[in-house]
Amino acid sequence: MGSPVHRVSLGDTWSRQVHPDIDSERGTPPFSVERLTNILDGGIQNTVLRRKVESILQGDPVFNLKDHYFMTQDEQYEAAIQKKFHLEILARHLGWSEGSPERSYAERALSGYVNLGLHGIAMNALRSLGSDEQIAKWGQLGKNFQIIATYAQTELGHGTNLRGLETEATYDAATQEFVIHSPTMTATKWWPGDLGRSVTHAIVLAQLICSGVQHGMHAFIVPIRSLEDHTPLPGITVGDIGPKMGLEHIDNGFLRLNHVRVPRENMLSRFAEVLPDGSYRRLGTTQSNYLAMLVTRVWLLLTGILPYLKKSCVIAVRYSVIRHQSHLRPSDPEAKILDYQTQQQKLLPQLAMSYAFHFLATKLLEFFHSSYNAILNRDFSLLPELHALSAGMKAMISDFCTQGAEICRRACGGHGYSKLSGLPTLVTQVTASCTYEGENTVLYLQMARFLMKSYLQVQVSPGSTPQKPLPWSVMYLATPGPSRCTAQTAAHFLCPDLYTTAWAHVSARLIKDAVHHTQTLMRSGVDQHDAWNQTAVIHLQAAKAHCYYITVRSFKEAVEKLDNEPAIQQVLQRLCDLYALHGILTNSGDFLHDGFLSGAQVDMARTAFLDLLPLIRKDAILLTDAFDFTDHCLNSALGCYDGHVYERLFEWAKKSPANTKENPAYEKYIRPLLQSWRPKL
Ligand SMILES: CCCCCCCCCC(=O)SCCNC(=O)CCNC(=O)[C@H](O)C(C)(C)COP(=O)(O)OP(=O)(O)OC[C@H]1O[C@@H](n2cnc3c(N)ncnc32)[C@H](O)[C@@H]1OP(=O)(O)O
Ligand SMILES: Cc1cc2nc3c(=O)[nH]c(=O)nc-3n(C[C@H](O)[C@H](O)[C@H](O)COP(=O)(O)OP(=O)(O)OC[C@H]3O[C@@H](n4cnc5c(N)ncnc54)[C@H](O)[C@@H]3O)c2cc1C
Repeated sequence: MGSPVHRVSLGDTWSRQVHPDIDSERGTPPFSVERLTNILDGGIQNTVLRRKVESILQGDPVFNLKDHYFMTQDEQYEAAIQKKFHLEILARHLGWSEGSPERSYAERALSGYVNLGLHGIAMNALRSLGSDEQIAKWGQLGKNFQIIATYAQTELGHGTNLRGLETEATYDAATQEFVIHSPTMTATKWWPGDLGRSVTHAIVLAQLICSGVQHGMHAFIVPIRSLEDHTPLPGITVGDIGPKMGLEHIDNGFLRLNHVRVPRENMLSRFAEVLPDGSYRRLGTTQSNYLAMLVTRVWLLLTGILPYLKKSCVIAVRYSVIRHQSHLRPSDPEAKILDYQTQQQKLLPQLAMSYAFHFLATKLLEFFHSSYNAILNRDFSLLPELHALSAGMKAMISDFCTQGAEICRRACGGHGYSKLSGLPTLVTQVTASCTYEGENTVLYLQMARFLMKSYLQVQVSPGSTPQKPLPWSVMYLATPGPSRCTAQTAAHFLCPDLYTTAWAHVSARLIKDAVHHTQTLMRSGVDQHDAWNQTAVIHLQAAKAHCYYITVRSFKEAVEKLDNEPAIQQVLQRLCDLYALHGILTNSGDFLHDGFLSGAQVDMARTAFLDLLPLIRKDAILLTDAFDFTDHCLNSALGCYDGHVYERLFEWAKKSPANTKENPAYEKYIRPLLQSWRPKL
């Protein structure tokens, strides 16, 4: 167990004692929660370091989050900037270097409460797309916050279709400058984070034009605000895009450029360069300048998307053992709502998914680290698979995390609708991730395109090994499994090989179906692009099944590696089973379609699923504790470690400005209205 001081951090009077309803859930743990935390952290030393960082932040009044939910948008923005810069100063003082684990732990603890996150994304873009000299120069300026940058790609008229971006960068050989220009209203950059009021520079993605020839999207470093007084520089129109669904602390902005000149050296030139005379040299592929997006997609999974689901699970599960409502049997006391099967069916698959995605994202990150340097050195052999996986996994993880966070919110009944629960903020924040860094449908279709190509590669040499080896993630397409599931009892569905094979079968069948539909249309004379569009829904379904299969497989493999931790292995095995079976049951039509599963087998899978619920339920609090989020970081009246939900909710509500300030509407409207009736009463 972590130290109670670390967990019970809010310092409220009642927090010194843990509520008996949650305390009893932690009574005799069948596995070491602490050890599971270490595994999730990637080692005990990481847990120790993370907690040290969190303790430092919790002790600092600038990082206090208590009034957050009562702040206006403007106040949230200012508080987020204050925290960001305070963190920066603290990090320098403590020697937490850029990219150090301490920095990422600090970001984890303060996620959702600091802004200028796009500065990090812009710096990653610089490191991916810049030459060594450019990285040395601009990286140093960025590191010291001598400049503050954003990544400005999306325009009012185009976000997905990058070839449709209208911002122009026209090379002027006479002055050796690029003229960056927004030729139309729809060319206005729209959405970049921190652009509205904060940044001094933008990495602007624009169509490069040299000697009248267009060369596609390239990245340019463009100063936009004065480093003296922060006013927009000549030719720049910049501002905030207005209120959004959430993320109030971030100033997403617009940017219009009117023939703004930047030196030739400001084009990021790892993969392409423009020589002084205006001749263009491509050093990579046409998609090389998309690398910055790929990097961000992978990075976001573990740090920017999954934590929203994990936190939602912690809050909803903890609340569900404190909340009593109605009776399981008339003579019993009121039941904890987590004891209702339907509540378990809502929350436990979300918990299982949090673990599944944790291991998946970790594996993807490992793959990314092992291929990124090769890509930077212009070996693009692993890029298609990395692109497909990062696109598909980003789409799946953000989709499911968004659905899951909302399920958790609704599972908390009325209190889940209160911002003080923390859940509405988590839901609106994670919802944004379905759109930013690539709209999810579009990203799934990128995965589908890769699957179609891989499938066709197998078909070239059916039965034999393909001439070009298949990438690891699609290797299963070359080795068809059984056409019928062999399960004869519910218990058989608790066999990881059985359900992994089932998922492989469904995924492979859907991919095959999608390709055959496309090919049939093409054979009937439909043009290739129309055929793709007319089968896109089927391809989308195939891509989703493939992503699910990969997740099941990576979870299974992660659990297998825990042989020396039998107790933890057992509890994670149950989560893995639940994740796989939940997917089978919610997509049962796909498994029944070709008779791979019979109706009777679906019933068996359902029995296995339902039998798992009470087993996981008894460990649910421990499994959420293992994520080791501090109360400070959760900032939830419902989700604190000590379980004192009602006291905290009441205490926090009393602090609302609505209760501490005079009601201006009373004098203006309520009183006159009430008094207008008085003579008649
Ligand atoms: C707390 C808050 C924190 C907030 C942080 C938020 C940060 C948000 C920052 C942003 O949102 S920045 C803006 C992000 N924008 C996007 O992600 C735009 C999405 N669009 C795309 O990624 C591409 O345009 C898209 C892949 C959809 C299509 O591009 P194309 O039309 O040029 O590609 P096409 O589909 O024709 O594919 C051509 C080839 O390129 C390949 N390709 C596409 N993208 C690639 C890529 N990234 N890397 C490698 N290859 C790629 C693709 O697989 C294919 O290979 P094959 O020809 O071999 O089949
Ligand atoms: C909170 C937030 C922060 C952001 N931050 C940044 C940032 O810092 N920098 C930046 O540059 N951008 C940023 N963006 C922009 C974001 O990256 C884009 O909004 C995103 O890439 C989607 O593009 P779009 O808005 O053009 O959507 P569209 O592409 O117009 O999508 C609209 C609909 O059309 C469908 N569609 C589009 N194309 C296709 C297709 N080819 N096939 C099938 N369906 C299609 C989509 O599936 C979707 O249903 C941010 C956005 C948000 C919401």
